Amino acid sequence: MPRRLEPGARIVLATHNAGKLREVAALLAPHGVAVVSAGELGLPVPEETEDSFVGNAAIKALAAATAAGLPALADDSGFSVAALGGDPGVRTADWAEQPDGSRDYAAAMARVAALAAGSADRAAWFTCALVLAWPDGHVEAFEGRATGHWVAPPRGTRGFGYDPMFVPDGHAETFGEMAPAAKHAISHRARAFALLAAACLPAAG
Ligand SMILES: O=c1nc[nH]c2c1ncn2[C@H]1C[C@H](O)[C@@H](COP(=O)(O)OP(=O)(O)OP(=O)(O)O)O1
Ligand SMILES: [Mg+2]
Repeated sequence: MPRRLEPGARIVLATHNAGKLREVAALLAPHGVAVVSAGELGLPVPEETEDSFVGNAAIKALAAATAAGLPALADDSGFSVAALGGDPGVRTADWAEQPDGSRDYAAAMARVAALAAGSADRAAWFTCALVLAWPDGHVEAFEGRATGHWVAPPRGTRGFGYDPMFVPDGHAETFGEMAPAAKHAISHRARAFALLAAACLPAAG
């Protein structure tokens, strides 16, 4: 039996990414769970040393739950390109990192496109692992995927990260062009969240 949050529970959203925070908070809103962010609590950014999305999400969720004394929800996610054998995958954020620690997503998307341009196979996908951890070390893990293809140059200014270079199956717009509600209907994050909600969250009000 999975462990479920009580109605009205307060949890930490263990991410320092503003785009994810916005999306996960929107998904959580109907469930009557109060959220506080890792940034608001001044929690440190743990090192993501695992080679799987679930493994890295568990590192982040457990670190936050232990530090805050509250259940914590972490997201580890990434962009994969078939022609690159699934890269950048769990290293997606690292590919955008600049020497000064900031992120340059235009440069990262250009690098992915340049490396993959020689292949006729344009298949790509996003993966999202969501891990809910409790201060006693209990964890529940869920994973979702959105499949599609990559485009260059990037299109659209909505969303975040690699959204402007990804067109989901059955759509013509990139995640960077579509309305937030349209991304939520099909995204890797929304799919992982639906599994999390069914197992661990109070019913939506
Ligand atoms: O829906 C998405 N649309 C576009 N890009 C996305 C998406 N979801 C993840 N991504 C990218 C952002 C980041 O480059 C990497 C995740 O890296 P990841 O370590 O999980 O997150 P992060 O370091 O930005 O924040 P944090 O670890 O504090 O949660 O994949
Ligand atoms: Mg990270």
